[in-house]
Amino acid sequence: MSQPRPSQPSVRADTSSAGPRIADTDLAASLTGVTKRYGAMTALDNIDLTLARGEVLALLGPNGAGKSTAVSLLLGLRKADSGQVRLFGRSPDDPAARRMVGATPQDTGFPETLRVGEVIDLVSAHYPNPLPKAELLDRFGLGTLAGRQTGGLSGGQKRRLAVALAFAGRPEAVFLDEPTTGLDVEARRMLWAAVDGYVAGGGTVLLTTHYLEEAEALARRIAVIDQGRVVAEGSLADIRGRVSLRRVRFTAAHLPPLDAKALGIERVERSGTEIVLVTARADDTVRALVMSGAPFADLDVRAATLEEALMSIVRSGRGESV
Ligand SMILES: Nc1ncnc2c1ncn2[C@@H]1O[C@H](COP(=O)(O)OP(=O)(O)OP(=O)(O)O)[C@@H](O)[C@H]1O
Repeated sequence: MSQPRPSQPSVRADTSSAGPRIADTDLAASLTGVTKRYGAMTALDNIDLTLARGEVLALLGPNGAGKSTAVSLLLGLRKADSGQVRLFGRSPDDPAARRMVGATPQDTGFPETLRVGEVIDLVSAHYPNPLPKAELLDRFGLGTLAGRQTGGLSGGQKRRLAVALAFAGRPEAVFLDEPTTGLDVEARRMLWAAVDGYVAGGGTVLLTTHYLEEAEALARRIAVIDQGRVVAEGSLADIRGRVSLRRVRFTAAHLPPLDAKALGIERVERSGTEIVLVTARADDTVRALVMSGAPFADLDVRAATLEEALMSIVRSGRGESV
């Protein structure tokens, strides 16, 4: 796929705050102090979020956190109640800014009688320099479906078409809202490869997903959103490092009696003789295990999974015990 020019985000010192910040001209999109309400429900609560050119940012968080609302504001589909929304330095209402972005919404509906190739023609006609249809079909594994009416496609096939269309106009950035929901493993991996190729060519990606494996495969940076606020932000390693949870794994015929509460043990996973203790106090847990005198083997202590880290971050952000 021919791509937009790679651009290196330049970071310059900002004397007004503690750390460096990315120059505004290097931002693909930003929300600054944005609040969005639906009636009495506050979907975004004074949120700040930036997407630098050339980066892949994943928005993660539980259902109803505000991820899709953030994307829809950036696409100009909804209006913020307060704060500033910018797309390539302009208002998302500006068609010139919107033309720089390709998007796949969560819900997709195509005219049922149109063929896949015709839908691609329709969308491509909107852009001055679209990708050749054959290339788009090939990238997203849609070649054999080009002549099929969209009404007869499976859910996963429709999803692949919806994602492909985001790339039709050679966008500077794509916003993918849960792009692989309902896709099988092979289709998901094909889509990841297509996104990787786009990023390698300098493309920018904003992604929402509930598949943490997808965030791990694609994203360079993660923003965890809960209840309309960013509760954690950083690289995958940063996010994992935010929590002290560890996975203490060993094999034993029986789990020795341990004081779970005192040892910060959040969860016990068992599979045959393999036991995993997910704990906030790994050293104390290992010590207690040894002191118990019970036989065990194959001890292994690892960092928490991304999922465990996220759950822990969300719970502590809500003031719940971790
Ligand atoms: N059109 C709407 N009218 C009223 N409330 C809405 C509307 N759209 C979203 N909401 C509410 O705003 C909050 C944020 O929703 P949003 O869809 O942005 O969350 P999300 O993080 O994308 O969730 P999910 O992971 O389930 O897709 C939720 O409480 C949701 O019920």
